[in-house]
Amino acid sequence: MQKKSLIRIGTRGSQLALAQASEVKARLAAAHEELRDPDAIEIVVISTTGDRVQDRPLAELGGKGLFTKEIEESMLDTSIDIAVHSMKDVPTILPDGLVIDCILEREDPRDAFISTKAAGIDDLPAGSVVGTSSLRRQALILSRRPDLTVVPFRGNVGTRLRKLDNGDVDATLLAMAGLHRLAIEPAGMAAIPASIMLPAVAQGAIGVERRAADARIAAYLAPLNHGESATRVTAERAMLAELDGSCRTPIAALAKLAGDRLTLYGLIVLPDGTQRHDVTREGAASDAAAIGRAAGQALRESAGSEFFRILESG
Ligand SMILES: NCc1[nH]cc(CCC(=O)O)c1CC(=O)O
Repeated sequence: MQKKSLIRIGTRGSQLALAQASEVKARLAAAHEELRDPDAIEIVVISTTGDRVQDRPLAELGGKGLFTKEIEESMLDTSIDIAVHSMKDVPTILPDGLVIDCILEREDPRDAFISTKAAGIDDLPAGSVVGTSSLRRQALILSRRPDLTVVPFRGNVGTRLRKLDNGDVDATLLAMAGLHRLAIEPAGMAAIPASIMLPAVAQGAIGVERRAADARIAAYLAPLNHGESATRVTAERAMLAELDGSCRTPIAALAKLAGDRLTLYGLIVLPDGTQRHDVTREGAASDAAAIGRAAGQALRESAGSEFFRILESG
């Protein structure tokens, strides 16, 4: 008879999601003797709306939590115990009864520029074509290089790199963290400095979600939480929450920590790159959430209602 596992991890089936779930499994086993038994932790693959819709840009689907809804339902009905997420894909408001209080040490938050034709965005020949379906990446590319053409680009990492090889586009952008976790280093890859392309909120951070009332699971997860990464993600997500009314907004944020001082850089930009607002806020790390909210409010004010009207009509 098969032994019942102690922890069931729910995850999407993409290679990146599976790599992240395996990482959490390995860290749990390293932290707890009883989880080293090969049957102690089970990985359960769950298909989400975001995985099933491959033919349209995600922003067009409009909804939040396209990669999380089905997984969260499985946690609430107790068919799984925890869910491993890229925090970048997790909506700021979680369903009642679920919490994320475990953030692993963050990977490189930056975007990768991938092209064999140029070393970076600034070096691309005029009129070059860049493939990305991220509104944020599109907007930031166009705000810096209005002469470039951005075309939608979906599919998993392998598919995108193949399209790049085929010459469908001159360059593409992906998260450094995803490439690292998959141990892929494409030819012509270079990290884009955050000063040129500010990352998405929480990019590079993995979070583990659980039932709020499940003290057994909370105790297992506690040693996996990385305090500094959690503080940075808290500030960035508080900024996002303040702006969330408009989920199609290209938003970017990155918090940095120096000792107990936190600096948060944030921006919002129109999808065509023609209008952009930046903010920097600094304060005590213990005020991470308040710093994030203040940054969000400042962006809301500097952008003004006209910015959001253009966005909504866009
Ligand atoms: N939206 C898909 C997604 N969600 C998280 C990552 C990368 C890993 C991370 O940010 O932690 C990616 C792929 C990408 O943007 O290249």
